[in-house]
Amino acid sequence: MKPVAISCGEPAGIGPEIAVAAWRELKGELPLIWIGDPAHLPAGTPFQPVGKAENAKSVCAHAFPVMVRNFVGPATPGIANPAHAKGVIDAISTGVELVVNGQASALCTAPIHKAALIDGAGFEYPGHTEYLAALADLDRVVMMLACDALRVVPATIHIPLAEVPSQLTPALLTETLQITHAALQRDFGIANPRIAVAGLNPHAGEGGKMGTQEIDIISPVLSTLRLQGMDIVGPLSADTMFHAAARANYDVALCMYHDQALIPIKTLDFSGGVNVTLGLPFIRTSPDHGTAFDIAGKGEADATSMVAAIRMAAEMAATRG
Ligand SMILES: NC(=O)C1=CN([C@@H]2O[C@H](COP(=O)(O)OP(=O)(O)OC[C@H]3O[C@@H](n4cnc5c(N)ncnc54)[C@H](O)[C@@H]3O)[C@@H](O)[C@H]2O)C=CC1
Ligand SMILES: NCC(=O)COP(=O)(O)O
Repeated sequence: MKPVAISCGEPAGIGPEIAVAAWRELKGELPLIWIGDPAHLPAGTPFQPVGKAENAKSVCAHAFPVMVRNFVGPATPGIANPAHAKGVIDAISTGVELVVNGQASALCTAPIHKAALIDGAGFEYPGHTEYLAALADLDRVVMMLACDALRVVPATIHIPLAEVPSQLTPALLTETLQITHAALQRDFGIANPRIAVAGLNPHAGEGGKMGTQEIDIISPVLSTLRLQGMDIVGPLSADTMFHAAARANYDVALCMYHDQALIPIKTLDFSGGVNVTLGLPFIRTSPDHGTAFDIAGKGEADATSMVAAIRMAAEMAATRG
């Protein structure tokens, strides 16, 4: 079994400690390899440098396997060092290389501090999702967050709310739905995915009286895709599509913007949610939370989402064979 590669994420955040906690929980189950600077690991972590990913499996049982990347210095919990930004970005691209070259089965990314990367390295991307799309030379990939109770996809991702209406084009919605549908079939074993689509406006526009994107853009796209055989309902009122009885009617909810999608899932299962990028030629997952600077280094971080993200990555890799 090839290891799951884990990029270190922001060294001043909880990424290093939740990676070590995840290793402790998963070491008897699957191999992993962490890409980062051992100086950023919690004190006393029994790590072992690993030159080649293929050696991670034998190391994993007794030590935390590290593909060493030397940053400029130690990390201070809760305070991002701009000089670390390049190393954080390189750890992600190294993880991608390991997977693409067949040395790792999948990539699981620990959280980055987006502003720190923009300020420290002029990072051009608002998140991993957009960076990974660029590395894969793709114009479109899809962010999906999944827990046992719900899967959600935001059609628009890391953009200001004011820009959402103008970004909601038929092409964006069509391609997002096509990528989501294909991924649920391929990676999640759902032969005929049931998709629910939220409206943008209150009451899904109330027949045009509270906004017209539902009539002008969303409904025509859904009609076209239904004719192509997709099982889609919507546009639905977003405020009434996430209660338990409503969730039983669909496998994934397409939402129009970031918070419309992420508030319900983080409310239902903050510790168990996983972020997965659909449409890439390689597998990438991530915990659903961020760098949590307020608790970094205090031993308070819950690694449940990281564990779930690594497990999902390994399961997807096994499914793909
Ligand atoms: N995949 C990624 O790289 C992600 C990165 N971020 C970035 O993280 C930074 C901080 O974002 P915030 O909005 O503050 O969200 P956050 O998820 O870092 O923190 C929100 C709250 O949840 C708590 N929390 C988060 N993870 C936790 C865990 N594992 N155990 C216990 N408590 C936990 C934090 O202590 C904080 O009180 C931002 O720069 C954001 O862009 C946010 C989400 C995902
Ligand atoms: N709120 C989700 C998030 O920010 C994750 O972004 P990404 O780094 O996975 O693109």
